[in-house]
Amino acid sequence: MSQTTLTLGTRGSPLALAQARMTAAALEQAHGWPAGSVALAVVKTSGDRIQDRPLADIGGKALWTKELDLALLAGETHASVHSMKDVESDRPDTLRIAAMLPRADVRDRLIGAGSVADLPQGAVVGSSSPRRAAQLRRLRPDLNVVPIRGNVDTRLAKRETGDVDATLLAAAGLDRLGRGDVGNAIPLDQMLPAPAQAAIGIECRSDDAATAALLQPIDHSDTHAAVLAERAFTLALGGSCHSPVAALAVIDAGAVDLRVELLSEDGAEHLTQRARFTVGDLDGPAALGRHMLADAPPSIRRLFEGG
Ligand SMILES: NCc1[nH]cc(CCC(=O)O)c1CC(=O)O
Repeated sequence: MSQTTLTLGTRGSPLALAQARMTAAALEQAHGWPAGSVALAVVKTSGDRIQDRPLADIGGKALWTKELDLALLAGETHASVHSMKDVESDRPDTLRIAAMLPRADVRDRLIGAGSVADLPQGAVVGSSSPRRAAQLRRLRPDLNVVPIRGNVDTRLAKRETGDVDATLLAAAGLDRLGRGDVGNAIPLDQMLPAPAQAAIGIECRSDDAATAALLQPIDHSDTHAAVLAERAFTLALGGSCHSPVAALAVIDAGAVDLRVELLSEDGAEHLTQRARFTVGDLDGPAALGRHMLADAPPSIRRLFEGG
């Protein structure tokens, strides 16, 4: 047995484990450590335990991180591996995202039809994401979007057994699970992703400079800068996971190209903006968020209040 150099906390879902293994392999490779030097500690989160209610109703994104944070702060792990999409924008000062892996395919995939336009009239689409539901309703007001929970395999099974006609999943998750064959990518001009979709973040204690230094070599700076811009925009909105918001930043010619969308629940109202910012400027994206919200119709603004 090789000696453990670092212990990474992870959730136990197949996707979380795949992402934690990718992170471990990236660290071993970057440092020339023997395979197995980076250990995984599986931590069960409230989000994993509670499967019968929509996440937005029972406490939101903190349910995916709380137990991982406690293990990290207690010194049981050196770092936690997260899907950045599931990490609230407002993190405790005691923790910091020290690295992000290169971002994967940011798009959503539709499973059950070749395209959104191809879905039959009145089709039942399973999604508990307020963003995906609102975006679908905007494109196709006839669709019946119903809640669906569970991990990727559970959701695919619910479609196969006919509980729903179609469902949506992030391309990144499907690809990382070796299910790149499943579904059809929805073009970005039809469906902009959730803020931080397809990005994996590795978080350590703010006071643990030694671990931060070990994580630094696997940090992908373009992904990190893009996701920070998306999160600055989202944080300024003050929303929650009830809030239909999409954001995608791309580093282009040395600048951040940020596209964003806010929607009403029924998709009847939607606001989009596209703006360029200097890399590392988080005040610009935040100001964009505040201004959009100030000008938004009440059907959108109320979804971001008290989040
Ligand atoms: N909310 C669950 C979740 N968190 C991250 C991913 C996919 C991978 C990613 O976006 O990084 C998924 C599943 C999905 O939305 O299809």
